[in-house]
Amino acid sequence: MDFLQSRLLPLLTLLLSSLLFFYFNNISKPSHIGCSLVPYNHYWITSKRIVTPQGVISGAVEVKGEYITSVVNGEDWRGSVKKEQVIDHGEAVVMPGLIDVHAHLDDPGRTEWEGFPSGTKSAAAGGITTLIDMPLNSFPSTVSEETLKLKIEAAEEKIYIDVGFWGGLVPENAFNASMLEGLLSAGALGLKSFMCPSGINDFPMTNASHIKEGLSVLAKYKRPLLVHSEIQQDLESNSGLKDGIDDVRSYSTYLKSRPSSWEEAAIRELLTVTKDTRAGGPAEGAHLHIVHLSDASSSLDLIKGAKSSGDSITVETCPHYLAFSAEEIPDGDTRFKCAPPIRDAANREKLWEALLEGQIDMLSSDHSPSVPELKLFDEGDFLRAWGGISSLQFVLPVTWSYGRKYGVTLEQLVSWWSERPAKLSGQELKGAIAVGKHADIVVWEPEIEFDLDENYPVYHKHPSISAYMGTRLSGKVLATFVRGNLVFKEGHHAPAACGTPILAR
Ligand SMILES: NC(=O)N[C@H]1NC(=O)NC1=O
Ligand SMILES: [Zn+2]
Ligand SMILES: [Zn+2]
Repeated sequence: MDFLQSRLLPLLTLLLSSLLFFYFNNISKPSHIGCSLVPYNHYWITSKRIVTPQGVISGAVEVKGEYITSVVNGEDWRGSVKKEQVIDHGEAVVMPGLIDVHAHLDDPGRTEWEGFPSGTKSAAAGGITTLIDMPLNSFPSTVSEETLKLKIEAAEEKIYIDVGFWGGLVPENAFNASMLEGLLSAGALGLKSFMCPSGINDFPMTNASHIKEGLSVLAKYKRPLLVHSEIQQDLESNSGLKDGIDDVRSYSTYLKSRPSSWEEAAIRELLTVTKDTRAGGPAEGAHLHIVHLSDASSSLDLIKGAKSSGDSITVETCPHYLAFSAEEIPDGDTRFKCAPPIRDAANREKLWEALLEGQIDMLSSDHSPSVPELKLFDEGDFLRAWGGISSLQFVLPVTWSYGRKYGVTLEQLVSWWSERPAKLSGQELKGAIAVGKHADIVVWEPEIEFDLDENYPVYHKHPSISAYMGTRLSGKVLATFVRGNLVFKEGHHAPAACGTPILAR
């Protein structure tokens, strides 16, 4: 008995724990309970259309734990693979998950507008695997280390995909380097500021000197500043707007109230400080990113010029500027109200051209919902309604559906929605189907069409406020994987929210 206790028992325990260790690290290891809809942590995703940096291949992506461990062109992966470890997607497209660098999930503080659970469920259902949340529309705004902590706490166990956070650059912190450094050291991936009123009281606008200060701090951290680039201009007497007597239900009234000269003026002003970001300049290492460009004329020319002078600058536009045109927006339909506004069809054409030619670097949703009441549907008042488009779940099919007539390729989708957004947000492990990257993957069928009607499962908190409802789209998301977890499959989400908050180090 003594012998048993002193020698054999420890040995048996050791043997048993080794066996258990082996078992749980083996292919049969179940994923963390509820995080994934597949019961393995080692499997192969196969398809005839896998979009890799080397082109579209027919083959397999091997996933082990959170990572892609091999990408095989052809049939060579078959060898020792068990049937139950293969998730075959036939001819569906297997692509890196989308990275949305611009969304407002309004959590904490305005969860009645959206919130992390519904926002990230919508994102997962739309093939988005990473989202960077904006610092405003939540309450309080994310402008300090303390308020960033509140964001991170709010996200805990409530996010179905990975979520990073932009901090806010506002007059309160712009000249306070230690406050900005506190925010950046606590993990904000970069900063965001407005050059016009943001519509949110605790997020005031910044001018060029605030932005210059912000860039000098960001240079040290090698992180970007994202800017809402519109500066309010006095409306010229020839603007066509007549004080108070224009029809507030007419979209053209709103469009005239926010002309492209506002964007142009902001960008002109920004370029006086982006010079600092050039090699050898005082803010080398910082980067300026212009969000949601709508004006495809003078503003774009200015950006093109700055890029060729070596300024560290990029620009995004959003699917709504590529899908809609001012001419077709019905009277009183404030679902289409956003800032900067959707412009005419000729401008939309030029935006597509700029995107296809690479002058516009990437796309983002600028998903900016509110409660339906703030859209003032009864009055249909374009001047007073909340400005913001709800689109998170639809950005992939929208880009594809409206881009097909321009011959958009799968590789272009990946560049605009994954590769470049990964670079902007500093996510080296994301944005491509390649060995060593996170297994963040969307599987979708470009050829399947569907009607966005009341029968379609939309996970936004307020589906009715989306301007896409009632349209027919092409491109159905079948499955979404985040770091190896199958988080969405054909109308079902994983039971547990296992996305991680992404903090810059
Ligand atoms: N506060 C806020 O989300 N504003 C956004 N809405 C919009 O249409 N443009 C924006 O910048
Ligand atoms: Zn904006
Ligand atoms: Zn925004």
